[in-house]
Amino acid sequence: MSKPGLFITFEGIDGAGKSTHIEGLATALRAQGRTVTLTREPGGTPLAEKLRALVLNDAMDALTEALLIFAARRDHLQQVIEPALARGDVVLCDRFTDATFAYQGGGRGFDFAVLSKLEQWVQAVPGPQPDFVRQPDLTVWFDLAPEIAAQRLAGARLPDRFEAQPIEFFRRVAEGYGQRAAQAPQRFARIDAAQDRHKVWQQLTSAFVRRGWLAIMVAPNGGPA
Ligand SMILES: Nc1ncnc2c1ncn2[C@@H]1O[C@H](COP(=O)(O)OP(=O)(O)OP(=O)(O)O)[C@@H](O)[C@H]1O
Ligand SMILES: Cc1cn([C@H]2C[C@H](O)[C@@H](COP(=O)(O)O)O2)c(=O)[nH]c1=O
Repeated sequence: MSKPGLFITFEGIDGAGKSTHIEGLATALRAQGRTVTLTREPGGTPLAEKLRALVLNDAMDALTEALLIFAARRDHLQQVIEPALARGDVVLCDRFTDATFAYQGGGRGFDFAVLSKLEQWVQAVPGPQPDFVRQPDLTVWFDLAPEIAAQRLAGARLPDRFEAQPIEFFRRVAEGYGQRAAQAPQRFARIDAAQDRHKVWQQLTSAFVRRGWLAIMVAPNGGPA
């Protein structure tokens, strides 16, 4: 019998180190027989990628930003995430709705109640119960002090609308992630992202081994750690 799909999201402030490990994790899961769909938000479909370019680069108010992000999310869920989960894939998604609560809610100060309403509408999909709202099975939270993230990103690339924000913005975003994690502690695996890459990788794979989703500790190339 094929395994059920798994929806895993990766969160953290810009520069926390998510992208450094997601590909390696996909390789490790594939080496153990899983089919992996690797995707990201905002984005993941042709339409959502167009919305991503607008959100990351064009000036807009906080409501417009939140609506575009949720519109992109709806298309992404319908076109990519739900079909992949129905096939039994492991979906590894670089950011999802926790980012909206952290960035738009915490960072921009946008109304959390409106975000919650949008979350309920947008993530309502056919499921085991009539009022099913899709949520990740696991959210890996790369927790890193904004000062360290800023040092890691300094001069690395041309900053987008979010990366160009002052450090206070990222303090609020980090706090937003902390609040979301406190509200659903069983869904979150917190990673101390200030450690070196190898130790971060070990924390990440341990979270999967603990849940029985990886059989052994593996190195980023899929071999033994
Ligand atoms: N544990 C680590 N120690 C030191 N530097 C790191 C570590 N992990 C990643 N880096 C470096 O920090 C920078 C940001 O990492 P990465 O791109 O993986 O972050 P990210 O969370 O994906 O950021 P964003 O969400 O903004 O794309 C990169 O230059 C990367 O090489
Ligand atoms: C999903 C989501 C993302 N954002 C912000 C966070 C980042 O600054 C960018 C995406 O860039 P990345 O390099 O791919 O991480 O978008 C947001 O503000 N709200 C969201 O819901």
